[in-house]
Amino acid sequence: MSLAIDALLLERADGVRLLGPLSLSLAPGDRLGLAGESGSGKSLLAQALFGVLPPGVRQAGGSISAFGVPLDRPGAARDRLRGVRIGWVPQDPGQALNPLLTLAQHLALLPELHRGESAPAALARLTPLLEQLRLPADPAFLERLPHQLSGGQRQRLALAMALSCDPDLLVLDEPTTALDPAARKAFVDLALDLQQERGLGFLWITHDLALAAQACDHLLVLYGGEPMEAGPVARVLGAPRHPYTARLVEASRRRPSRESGFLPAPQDRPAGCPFRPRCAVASGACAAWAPWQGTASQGFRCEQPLPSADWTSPCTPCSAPST
Ligand SMILES: Nc1ncnc2c1ncn2[C@@H]1O[C@H](COP(=O)(O)OP(=O)(O)OP(=O)(O)O)[C@@H](O)[C@H]1O
Repeated sequence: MSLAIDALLLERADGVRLLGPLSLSLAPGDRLGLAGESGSGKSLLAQALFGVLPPGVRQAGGSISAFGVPLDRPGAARDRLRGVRIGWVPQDPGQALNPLLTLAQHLALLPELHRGESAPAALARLTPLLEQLRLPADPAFLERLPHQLSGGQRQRLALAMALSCDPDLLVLDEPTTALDPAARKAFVDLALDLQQERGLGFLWITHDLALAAQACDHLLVLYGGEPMEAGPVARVLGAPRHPYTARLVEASRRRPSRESGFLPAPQDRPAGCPFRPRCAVASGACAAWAPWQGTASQGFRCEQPLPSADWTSPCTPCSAPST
């Protein structure tokens, strides 16, 4: 398996659990979505994958590897993979762009570092990609600084950088949050075209179920850092087994619910299922976390699962992708 995350556990420095144990795998061609509301641990997972956890967060267990190379330990082999065989499109392109470097310098950065390519050679090789991404490849445009681009152009530049060394896998961390609906749609369509053309595997982090339904084949739902449910996106959204997934689907359709409240802070999460205080069907048994049923890519974890239902009907989260 190209990317393998096995029982990954992330904690704060004071021992409070933030994510996991979480297992997943990703191969070229796979289109996996990771959904969950704010604070569920999506960005921490992306940061762990690239070995850039923020201060105050540590890996307390498990392992992450890609193409047989550990990604959770520093080393030359890891450095040869990151940005090369695995690209990262961050939520905020400001994280990836240096305000003092021109577009040309940004685009040539990884090819120069990892492929030993000269800047002109890299730019010549990347010109068709820029055209596909609707970024002008003329010298005047390439001499611009990031602040001289629109938000959509900055995000497409971040995608071009992530693809600049022809990766096999891509991690997209809510890449369209800051874009208007038209730019969002254009970005998603482009990313899907490129995925298909290049046979890329991607992990698309989103809180937008409509986008997940459009872009992904499989979906993993996180809540409070815990995997709740996983499986083919049509099954997970069309016939959820975990009440939290069902609530996410209802919320995406803007439907009212008996459930209220917010994800508690990590130190305030209850024992057992973290969704228990908000769950309409929780019972005393939910104070003990049910074992995960199924495989890492297809299963759920719940003491009071919703009945299994026919999921061949199309799932219909709200129609306009927003992330
Ligand atoms: N540096 C840090 N120190 C301590 N806790 C942190 C740190 N960074 C993140 N956390 C906590 O880890 C949890 C998961 O955060 P994360 O940013 O991964 O959430 P997310 O699902 O990506 O949210 P969003 O959708 O808002 O980006 C949150 O409770 C957050 O407060």
